[in-house]
Order: sequence, then C-alpha cells, then structure tokens
Amino acid sequence: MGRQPLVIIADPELCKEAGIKKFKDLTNRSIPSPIAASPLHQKGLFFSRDKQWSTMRNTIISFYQPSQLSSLLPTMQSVIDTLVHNLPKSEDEDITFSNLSLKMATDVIGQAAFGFDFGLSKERSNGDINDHGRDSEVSDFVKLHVYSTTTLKMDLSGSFSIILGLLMPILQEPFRQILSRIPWTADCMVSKTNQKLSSRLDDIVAKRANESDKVSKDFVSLVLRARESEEVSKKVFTSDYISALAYEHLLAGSATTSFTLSSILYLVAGHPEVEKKLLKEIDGFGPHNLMPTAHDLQHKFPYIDQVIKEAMRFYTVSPLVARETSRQVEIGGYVLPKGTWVWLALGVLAKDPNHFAEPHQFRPERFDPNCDEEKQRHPYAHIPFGIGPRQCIGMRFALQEMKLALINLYRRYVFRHSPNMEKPLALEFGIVLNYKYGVKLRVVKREP
Ligand code: HEM
Repeated sequence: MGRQPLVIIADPELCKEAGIKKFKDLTNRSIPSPIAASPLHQKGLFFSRDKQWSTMRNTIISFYQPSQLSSLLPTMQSVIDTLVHNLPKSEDEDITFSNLSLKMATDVIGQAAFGFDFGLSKERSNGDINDHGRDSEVSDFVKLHVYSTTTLKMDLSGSFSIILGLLMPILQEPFRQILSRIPWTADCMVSKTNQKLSSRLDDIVAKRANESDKVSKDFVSLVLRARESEEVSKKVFTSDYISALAYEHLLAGSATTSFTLSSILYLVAGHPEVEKKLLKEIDGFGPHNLMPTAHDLQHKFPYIDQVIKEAMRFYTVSPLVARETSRQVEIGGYVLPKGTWVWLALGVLAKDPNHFAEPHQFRPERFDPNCDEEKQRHPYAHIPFGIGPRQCIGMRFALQEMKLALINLYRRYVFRHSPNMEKPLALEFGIVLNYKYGVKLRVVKREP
C-alpha cells in the first residue's frame, strides 16, 4: 500500500498462526489514516498498544464476565420491549429496521457503558419522543457521535487530511493541524466535533467519578472503581482514556450489533423454511411471557445460534482484522519485516467454498454441530468476532443482546421484505460494513 508493506491472509491455519501462535509479535493493530487523525478514537482498547492495551484489557474484561452480563439482561429487555412495542401495527407500512435496531443498540450500550438513557428507542417513526424528560443534551451528544463516526471514512469522501494520509501518511498530521484552524474545512468541523464530544464525555466521567455510589454497574463506574483499587490502573486509566474507552463502546457496540440483527431479519424474511424452524424453537421454549435467563439464552436456542452464525458469515460486518508486526516474524514460511501490516480477511474466509459448500446460499444448518460440514470445517474458518487474545471483547454481550431481541421480536411478529427495497441489498464499505439505503421491512403480527 504505497510504501507500507501489507500482507492479507485468507486462510484459517495462517489466521491461527498470526492471531494466536505468534500473537506476541502481532499484538497491535495497524492504524488506518482516519484514526491517526483522531486522538479520541486512538485511546480506546481497539487501537491502544502493547502494555497500555494489555493492562486496559485485563481490567475491563471483568465487565464481560457471565455474572455481569446476566445483570444487564433487564436493561436489554426494557430497551427491546420499547422497540417491539413501537413497531407499526399496519402491514402496509415500511419500517427501516436497520435504523430502529441502531437506536436500540445505542440505547443498550448507552445504559451499559455510561449508565445513561439516550431514549432513542422511545422515538416514534414520525420523530416524536414519548419521554418528556429527555433533555436536548442527550440528542446533541448522539448527533455528535453520529457525525464523528460517519466522518471516519477511508475513501475519497473523507476530509482532505484523511485523503492525504492515505496517499502520503507523513503529511497527514501537519496538514490536519493547519486545516483544523481554517473555518468550514471538513478537518475543522471534524476537529470541533471531536473536541465537543470529548468534553461531553469528560463531563460524564467526572460526574460518575464524583458519585460515591458503589453499586452502579455501568462500564464507566466499574473502570473508575478499578482505578481506585489498583495502583497500576491509576496510571493507565487517566480520564482521557476512560472517556475514549466509553466512547469506543458506544461505537463498537452499536453499529455492528445493529447491522447483524438487521441482516438476520432480512435473510430470515427471504427463507420461509428457516423462519418456520426459528418460530418453532422460540415457541417451544415456553409461554411468551416467560423471559429467558442468560443461561437459557446460551444453551436453549441452538437453532438461533445457527441462524446468527450463518447471517454473520453471509454478511460479515467487520470483514478485515488489521494487525501489525512489532518485530520480524515468519508466517506461513514468509519472513515479514517489523512494521508490516497483516490483515486477516474474515469476509473472504467466510465465502471460501473449501469451508462452506455453496457459500452464496443462506443455510443455517451448515452450523449444526451434527452435520458433516461443521464437523470437518477448520475451527478458525468462521471468525466474525476475530481471533486470539485480541478477539472482540463484546462478543458475549452482542450475542446475548441479539438473541434476546430475536426471541422478543419473533414471539409477536414475522417480517417481510418491503417492495420498496432494492434487490440485491446495496452495501456500503466504511470502517465497518453498512447498508446503503437501510433494511426496509414490513411487520406482520402473528396469530396469538
Ligand atoms: C455483532 C457484533 C460485533 C461484531 C461482529 C464485532 C466484531 C469485532 C471484531 C472482528 C473485532 C476485532 C477482533 C480481533 O482483532 O481479532 C472486535 C474488537 C472489539 N470489539 Fe467487537 N464486535 C461486535 C460487538 C461488540 C460489542 C457489543 C462491543 C462492546 C460492548 C464490542 C467491543 C469491541 C472492542 C472494545 C474491541 C477491541 C478489542 C481489543 O482490541 O482488545 N464489540 N469486534
């Protein structure tokens, strides 16, 4: 890539070698040029490096332990209830499900990460907000978040410094410094937005730090408590890092989950035989007012597991995992110099006919533990959450949320493709995959 050596891997055994066996030589991520221009994004777990990364990861991993996740169930349930309740009653009305699920996922992560109710799911489709108490601060914050996220573009529609960074990385930072002072340039707007966003986040962190309450279970409170109890964490978790971590959760935990949930509804709507089996499993769990526990979600819905895996294979929301060599290392017999970018191509792996027969067919049964394809497949052929010690930290969180949402949605409704939706679905390639025009569906109430 210009003068930057880059190796792309699309073989499960080599992914294992780079992601697990040689992890200590490939711990860090390569930093794409839009991120290099954004300190707010660099200080989260995703882009932090070496010791800073391992100390942060070892501390915040406790937030993702089963007991913590199961304590988040009521929060998830209440946001999902709002989503289900607000679905239109008419079968002739289009919903852009991807927008609704983004609001849902942002609300869930807002509460889990900041202890903050953004209240986005309470908005009806006409834009009204049910909750009079929701202040404009919150909606401003979310607007800033959306702007900051959508300006992280890797293509020629990004700000001038980002485009320059793609071509001549060394010039990116000096140009960004100059342009961010010139009003009305994209760089200036991005810089202003990030400053505002950072100061809002700092306010939230400061507020949480002043609260003496020892019971809050949101992420920021947990990290703040960990900082009090461990000497090493004090140095690592300065308030700018805590703000970045919290913000990163909002970013990482919303778009990915929402995209995946939307793709499941879209794919199931096009496959009646899958829908039938899914409904049978959900109805077979018990009466519709029986809420599954975290343990139930993990063990009692094997077909939902297959549907989620297959949808994540079909539309891999995070198709590349980017790492970088910290010293010379040999992978697959090739010697890679220090500083080489090594990208694991999860999206390519997911469509490899050597591991997935007829890869362009949507067939959840290929993940049935008893079927030959599943038994014979390489264990690292399907890695939508990444691999090894740096695998997605929010995997269980996302799976719990998606399963709970699916159960609640399909208990009351089934979904059909809207006639107003393009075919095939148009995708947009940014930092993560997105739908170009959203997933438009019609909601059909099930017979009681
Ligand atoms: C369907 C949902 C999700 C998908 C497909 C997904 C995918 C990924 C992938 C592929 C990575 C890179 C892993 C690697 O380098 O091997 C990652 C990292 C990460 N994810 Fe997720 N993710 C999802 C949901 C979430 C959620 C809900 C959260 C937070 C609550 C989250 C937080 C993170 C963080 C913090 C990292 C960086 C981990 C590190 O560098 O140590 N993700 N995710």
